[in-house]
Amino acid sequence: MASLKWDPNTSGGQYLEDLSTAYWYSESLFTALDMGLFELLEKGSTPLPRLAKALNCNESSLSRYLHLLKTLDLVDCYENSWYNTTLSSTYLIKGKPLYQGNSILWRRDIKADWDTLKPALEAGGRVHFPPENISDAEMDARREEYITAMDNIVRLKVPEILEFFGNGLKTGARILDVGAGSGAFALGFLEKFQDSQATLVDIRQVLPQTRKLVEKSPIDTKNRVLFHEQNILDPDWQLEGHYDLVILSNIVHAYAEEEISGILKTASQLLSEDGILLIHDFFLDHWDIKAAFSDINMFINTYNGKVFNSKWVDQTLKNSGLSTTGLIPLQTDTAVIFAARESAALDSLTITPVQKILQPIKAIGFDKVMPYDPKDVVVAPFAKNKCKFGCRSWDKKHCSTNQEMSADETKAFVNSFSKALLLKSEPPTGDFQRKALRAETLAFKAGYYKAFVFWAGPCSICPDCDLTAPCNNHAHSRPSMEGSGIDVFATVKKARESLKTLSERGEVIKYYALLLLE
Ligand SMILES: C[S@@+](CC[C@H](N)C(=O)[O-])C[C@H]1O[C@@H](n2cnc3c(N)ncnc32)[C@H](O)[C@@H]1O
Repeated sequence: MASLKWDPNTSGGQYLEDLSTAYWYSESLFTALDMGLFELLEKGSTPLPRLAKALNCNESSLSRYLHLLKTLDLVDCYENSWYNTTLSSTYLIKGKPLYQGNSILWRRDIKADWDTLKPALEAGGRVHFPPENISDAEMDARREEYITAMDNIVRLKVPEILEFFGNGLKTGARILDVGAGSGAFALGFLEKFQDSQATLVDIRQVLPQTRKLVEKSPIDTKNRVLFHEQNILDPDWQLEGHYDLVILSNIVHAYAEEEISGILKTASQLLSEDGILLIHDFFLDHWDIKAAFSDINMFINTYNGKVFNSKWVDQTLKNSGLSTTGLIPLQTDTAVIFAARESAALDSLTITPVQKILQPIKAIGFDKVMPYDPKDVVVAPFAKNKCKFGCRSWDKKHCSTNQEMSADETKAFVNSFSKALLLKSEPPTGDFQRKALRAETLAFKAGYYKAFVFWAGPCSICPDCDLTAPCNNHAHSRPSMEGSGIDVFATVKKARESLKTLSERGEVIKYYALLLLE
């Protein structure tokens, strides 16, 4: 599948075609799930005629559809028998721990809301509401679908988030899960920290569903879970004592600034002296396309929900007297921010220095900041020669830094680092290089004392550089990747980035820098 984030070095027309047919992807998935195809294949690989009979489908039509699903990696075929791929077997079979079916079909069910985007934009808010005559039973069923959809998603996130608690929680820790939904978030902690206990807060209409799901859970929750009915928009949540961990997962996007400031303030008051507030959510400055979609999803579907920039959330937490970690990206479309009354409490979390600097470096103004293994850097003999024989700047002052390391020295130097970040941005060259230097300084201050950046292009950091005079700013000059012998095309390809040779003036130029860390 072509990427749904446009790469300016690829065809714009193809990108638009892919955008307009994006719903073909979802429809194909919805239909297979609805038909129970994956459940059927999970019983064993099945020849087409048997499959067509079981699904009540025309054999040749089904064969074409299966071919499509094969291209989507959802099924596979061997000797005319069809079977589930590992992907489908892991995520699309009811009862499996990572089952995503409820979440996927919930997405299908909110399609009708998306049809109201234009009228909502004209009205300045939501225009699609449940019918007035909807019965309580139907509303309950709908809430259950929603809560189980949230449950599917949060189960994917919890294992990664638990890793931040590698040093454990204190004995007998009290956990408060605010807007708990299915309770899956808190249950993940109860499973890992056997002597902890949790209070699950939600509204009156949802709490019975929460209780039902928690009671079904295989985790030992006996005497460890309290259910607390509370509207968290009230300033007092009627809770006794303080909590060692307060969780707000997918709550910050549920309301606008005023309500969220109030919720964060109340949550912060419930923290114990060394307690930790965990915010898990979408942020506009993490996984930007999905965050922007989620923002519009909130706009269409809620009274005033919205997705925030992490900076706003961070500042609001600080306004409540808390110290924060800033945004820590997850490997998927959401991120976390941790906060505490005392900054020392945050030291108990297992956050790697790289995780801490990813967002601050991106905030310098890079489009992308990608962890990169220095062993993947490709040094090739052609690169230096391409500079030497193909560029007017080779023997000029602003490329002199490139001559200070031979290709072999570059290779040995890069290999002496165990970590790196690939930074992506665009011209002007001087701006890009100044940003690269700021990234290097930020990494240095974060403790990476050997931090070193290779940038792109001839040195352009001094806007008024006299090319005929000796350099008086050598401290700020760095070699370029290409001028040091690095094959930039091959190197970025290993991070699934693409570069192509430009054929016309005005084509978009991409710049990459390599920030080595140790
Ligand atoms: C998007 S779900 C998140 C559920 C869960 N925390 C998760 O991450 O899966 C939002 C939850 O907040 C609850 N909620 C929304 N507004 C609330 C309010 N004013 N008071 C209490 N709970 C609320 C909803 O009922 C729902 O269970």
